[in-house]
Amino acid sequence: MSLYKPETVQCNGETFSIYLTEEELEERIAELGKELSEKYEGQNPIFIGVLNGAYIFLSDLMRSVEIPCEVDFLKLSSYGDEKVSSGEVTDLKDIDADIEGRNVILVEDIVDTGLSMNYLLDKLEKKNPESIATVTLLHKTEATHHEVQLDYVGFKIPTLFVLGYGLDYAQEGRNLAQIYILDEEDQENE
Ligand SMILES: O=P(O)(O)OC[C@H]1O[C@H](OP(=O)(O)OP(=O)(O)O)[C@H](O)[C@@H]1O
Ligand SMILES: Nc1nc2[nH]cnc2c(=O)[nH]1
Repeated sequence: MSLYKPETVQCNGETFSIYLTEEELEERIAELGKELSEKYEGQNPIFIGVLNGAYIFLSDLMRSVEIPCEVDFLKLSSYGDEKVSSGEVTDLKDIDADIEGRNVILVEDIVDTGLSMNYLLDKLEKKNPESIATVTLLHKTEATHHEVQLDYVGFKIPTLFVLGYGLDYAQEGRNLAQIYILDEEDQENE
């Protein structure tokens, strides 16, 4: 059970309000876990989580999957401490597993511009997996301008900055139990 779920959050002087509750997250993640369990029965898929943001989602998603599976992580960064993408992806850690011939499930917390997911798919395809499916908890549909393959999407969300459940603002807020959204007024005033 998670305890850190205030009504509003102040982070770096800006106000965020609840957007997705713990219950809504749990319910949708259970549905995704069920879909993946059915699709990957007998295939021992490997989940690849994208650090840092996806670590909480990946942990809950994997525990809602009821088939044998494995996990590995890679790490990249493109936002730094900002709310907008730098437009460049920095590779910080590669996976250790050999994924040649494996069924890969790539797990992101959020697809915004699509730059990171586009980059990741390119990078992992070069390692000759049998298949790659993508899962993202959140998709900012109207902000995505890079071509991306999205197979499983938790929630489609508007083009507003979000926080919590693994997602940070200048490294803060990852331990919030729910997803919070920047008040639209604050976003418009920037
Ligand atoms: O679709 P995009 O515009 O590329 O944005 C999505 C990326 O942004 C976040 O990573 P970030 O660079 O903030 O690193 P973090 O996960 O360590 O917070 C998130 O985890 C995705 O990887
Ligand atoms: N925390 C956070 N990270 C992001 N990376 C890309 N979009 C977002 C967002 O809205 N919030």
